[in-house]
Amino acid sequence: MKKAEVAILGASGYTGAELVRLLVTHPGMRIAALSADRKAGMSMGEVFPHLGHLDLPPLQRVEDIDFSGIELVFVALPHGTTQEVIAALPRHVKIVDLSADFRLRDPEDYARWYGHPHLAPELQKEAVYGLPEFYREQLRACRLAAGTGCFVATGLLPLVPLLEAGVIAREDIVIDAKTGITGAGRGASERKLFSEVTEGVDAYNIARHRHTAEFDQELSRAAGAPVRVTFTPHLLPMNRGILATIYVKGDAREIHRVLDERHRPEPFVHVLPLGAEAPQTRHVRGSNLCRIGVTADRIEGRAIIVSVLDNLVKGASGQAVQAANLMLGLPETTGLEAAPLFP
Ligand SMILES: NC(=O)C1=CN([C@@H]2O[C@H](COP(=O)(O)OP(=O)(O)OC[C@H]3O[C@@H](n4cnc5c(N)ncnc54)[C@H](OP(=O)(O)O)[C@@H]3O)[C@@H](O)[C@H]2O)C=CC1
Ligand SMILES: CC(=O)N[C@@H](CCC(=O)OP(=O)(O)O)C(=O)O
Repeated sequence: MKKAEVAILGASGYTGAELVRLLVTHPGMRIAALSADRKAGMSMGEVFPHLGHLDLPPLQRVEDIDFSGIELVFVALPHGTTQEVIAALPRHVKIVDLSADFRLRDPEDYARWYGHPHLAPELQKEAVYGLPEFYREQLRACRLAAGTGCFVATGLLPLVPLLEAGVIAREDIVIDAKTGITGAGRGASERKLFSEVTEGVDAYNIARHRHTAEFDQELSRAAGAPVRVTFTPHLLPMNRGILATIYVKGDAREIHRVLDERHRPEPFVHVLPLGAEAPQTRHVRGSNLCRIGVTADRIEGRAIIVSVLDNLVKGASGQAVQAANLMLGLPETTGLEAAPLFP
């Protein structure tokens, strides 16, 4: 198989390193360039010793990369800085963006949730929302894919089919989500100190987390009518993983039937038997899988859904490789079939 030449911008970050891990054995893509900011000039092995045995290009500044032979670029940069970088890329390159910059279709929504006007509104119009399970055909044909937020992927995989089928109420959807610390990236901050994360749990950005806008956008589209969710993220002392406990109004049997039918052909979504023991973050660690469990609540007419994924894989870099496979005309599962790492 002739390999497509790809670049990873932001390779010295967590999702960048995860992209490298997934792509070094990918039979259809070859890493031709890597970028960093503060760490430009270093080798990947100096930044990430666990990748030090690999033959990888040096970390360069974005502006020093020669994009002429590059077919696809993964952009793993902080949101806000990404849109100008992407706007400056040559038109021949396809782009999979992992940041939040191109996810919200309405520029006013973007300005409201991100606090400044979008700097590349024309490009935003051509972006396709990057979750392959719901945008597969559009991704095959697009130039720019906007990867889903990690919490949002965890919630959309169960909720979109249910709203499309009309088996849950549009009102009163509550998404209570727990995340590991790698979700916040590798940059240093007080919030991420061991002493401030270990031996505790905290709820943050209550009723104002920016992923709420993404949930509302995609769930309203699925329902064909406005949906507004309650979403509360929590930070737990673990490295990887997201677990969302989702409370909905609807019949658990119907909910399970719809999810089982809809996701049965999906290679990366695994719906457990109704009422089975709930999936755990350690059942998906290091894999591109999302596992979903459904249980009837003791209160009639309510159901509890538990959805788990690895934020760095299905929540970011694995999802990005899945989208890139589609954009490059490769089998969608290429390079993504590794089983989870347990325990
Ligand atoms: N972590 C996760 O679980 C998820 C992350 N995402 C999104 O993916 C993107 C990357 O996340 P993550 O890997 O965690 O972030 P990190 O903070 O770990 O890495 C950020 C990367 O961007 C580089 N960088 C920072 N500022 C600039 C700049 N001004 N110009 C050029 N390069 C810059 C850094 O270089 P250097 O280190 O050399 O300074 C580093 O390589 C973010 O937008 C994030 O929101 C999406 C889903 C999940
Ligand atoms: C622990 C932690 O801080 N998590 C991040 C998740 C960010 C993420 O991955 O989503 P984006 O791609 O939209 O940045 C947060 O809550 O903002």
